[in-house]
Amino acid sequence: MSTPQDINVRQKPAVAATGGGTSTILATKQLTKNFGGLTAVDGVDFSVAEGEIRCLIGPNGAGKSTLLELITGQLAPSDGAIYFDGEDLTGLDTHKRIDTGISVKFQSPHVYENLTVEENLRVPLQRTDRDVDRVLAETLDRTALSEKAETGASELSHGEKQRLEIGMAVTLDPKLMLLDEPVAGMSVDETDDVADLIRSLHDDGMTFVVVEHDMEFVRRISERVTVLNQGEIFRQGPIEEIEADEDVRRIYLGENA
Ligand SMILES: Nc1ncnc2c1ncn2[C@@H]1O[C@H](COP(=O)(O)OP(=O)(O)OP(=O)(O)O)[C@@H](O)[C@H]1O
Repeated sequence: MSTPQDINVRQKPAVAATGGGTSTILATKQLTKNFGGLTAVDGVDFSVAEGEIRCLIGPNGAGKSTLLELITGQLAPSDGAIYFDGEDLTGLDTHKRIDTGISVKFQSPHVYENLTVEENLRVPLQRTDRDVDRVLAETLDRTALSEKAETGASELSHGEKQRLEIGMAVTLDPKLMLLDEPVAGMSVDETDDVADLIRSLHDDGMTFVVVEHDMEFVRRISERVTVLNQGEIFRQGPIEEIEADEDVRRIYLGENA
């Protein structure tokens, strides 16, 4: 088992693995999750550079959601380790991981239906000492929900709910945002709005790991893509290389391109 000294995530060799001059903010080392006899994540070394948008693609059951849940701490690994921003997260619970700067948004919206948009955005801010009025105004603007601030969340469209939930995560100013299928079930226009929101947060330096099946959306937001298959990293690289890779097309893209 590796110790934190074995891989300093802010230095080489993790930096070299990303191919850029920037530092690595997230690194998993031989991360493994067994469910009984099934190995859902199998010895995965996954690293993400600070400030990048990484998309995680792969067939159903490849282990994408399990990998996200291991990073957030909702699942405990069977083996391996997770390093984030210079810290070993492996033994920390989900709340402590959020305090280190990780936020997550799962596939279906988890907004409070009985509260307004603004009241929803206030919920995560209760546990911070951030300037609430300023953050609220910025977040409403950024998520294009300013005109809906007083609207009940139950009256929002699916796309607006997804943007609201991303906004709730953004109020905490995370360094890393994990998104599980953020545009599933969305119209083209709603998908465009989420892509714009992610790109604008990325322009401000936020790092993303996005699990997604919608390849058009992946093309719009991602520079580098990781392909998972049967719990292992199958390929990694720039989107153009991944889309041109015959083996990737065979196992996955044939159905999703
Ligand atoms: N709690 C669990 N108990 C048992 N098996 C599980 C559990 N969670 C996931 N699995 C299994 O682990 C494997 C990986 O599942 P996972 O949901 O991570 O895949 P995925 O790549 O996210 O798939 P999809 O694209 O369909 O969401 C699957 O075979 C799944 O059935």
